[in-house]
Amino acid sequence: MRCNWDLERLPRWECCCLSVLAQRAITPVEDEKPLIPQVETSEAIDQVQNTQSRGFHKDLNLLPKPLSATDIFSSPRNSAKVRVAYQGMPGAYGEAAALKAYPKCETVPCEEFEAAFKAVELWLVDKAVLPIESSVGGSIHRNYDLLLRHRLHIVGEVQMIVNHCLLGLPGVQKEELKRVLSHPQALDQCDMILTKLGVVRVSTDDTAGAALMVAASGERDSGVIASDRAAEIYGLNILLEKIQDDDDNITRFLILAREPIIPGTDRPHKTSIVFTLEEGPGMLFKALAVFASRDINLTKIESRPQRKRPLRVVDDSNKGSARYFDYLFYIDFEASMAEPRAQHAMAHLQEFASFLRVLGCYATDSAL
Ligand SMILES: O=C(O)C(=O)Cc1ccccc1
Repeated sequence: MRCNWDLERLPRWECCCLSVLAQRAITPVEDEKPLIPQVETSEAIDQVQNTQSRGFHKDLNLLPKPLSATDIFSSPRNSAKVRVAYQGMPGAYGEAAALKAYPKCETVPCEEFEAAFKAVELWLVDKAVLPIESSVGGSIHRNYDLLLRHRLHIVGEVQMIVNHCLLGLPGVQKEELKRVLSHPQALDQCDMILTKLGVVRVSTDDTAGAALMVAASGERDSGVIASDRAAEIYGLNILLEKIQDDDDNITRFLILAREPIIPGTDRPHKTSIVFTLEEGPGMLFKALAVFASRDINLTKIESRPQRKRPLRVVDDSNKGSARYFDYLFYIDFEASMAEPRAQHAMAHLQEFASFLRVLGCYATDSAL
């Protein structure tokens, strides 16, 4: 029996209205050349520059400009390369994940995750990469919500060992640092070294963006946690390497596309689904049993409150009604949708799930 992939019974959730989106002068990072300090930067950076010594070591203007959800797009497609959007500036870990999945791809930086999703939806790029969980910090909840709000398909996963470096301007010693800038996840993952250094932690949108800020400001008492590639791009020195608390610091990224891939059985596959359950005793137990009874291993289960219908009245007797949150359950299981056991499991789950969507079926990746 073939399983119907369009399993939803709930109305589509409204997507945010995309009025505007743009791509500005996107240049592959590989083409960058170091250059003479002659830079026009954003207002904020200009202000810092006026009060600080100039600290440019590379021409930051040559970097691709991130897509923003509030820009207008107009750019012809002139490349046969796969174009992959990621959140952050060149040198961010999302870019490394894109290059692991598609080594010859053209990477396209985006200001926000939302912009990366919209870039795929509007055919500005072919794919987007999205961090979904880390071995240290757990699930990235906002990105689970984005997966549901948008109609993209998961076509791959990338597991990456993230080795954080402490960066500073050339000539700066780590003892001189008063503050360290980075993405909140990177700051959390390097808690021990930051505590030891006694520095103030400053959150930024992404790790490479932090490197750009310090390079642009020339602030000698500011350090950055970012990749070695960010150090190279922004002309910063690596003061310390592998500074994460946990050696096995793995982040899992998802690759998203407009169309699903045709699942194979030639190599190990995973399938990601999201569903809601009717109220009743043991419903989650029943849902999990559809996998257990077919010997299908689960690799992830995550629950998120359903924001459009957060409360449910389960008892409207005179005594007052009990109210509970409605939950969405996200599950990843180790089977391909090309396998009958996975199709049967979905058909079975559909019998008592009030909503079920297959987010994607894709080849399993390892961090090595
Ligand atoms: O900021 C980045 O570079 C990201 O891609 C997000 C992130 C931050 C820390 C670990 C993994 C991913």
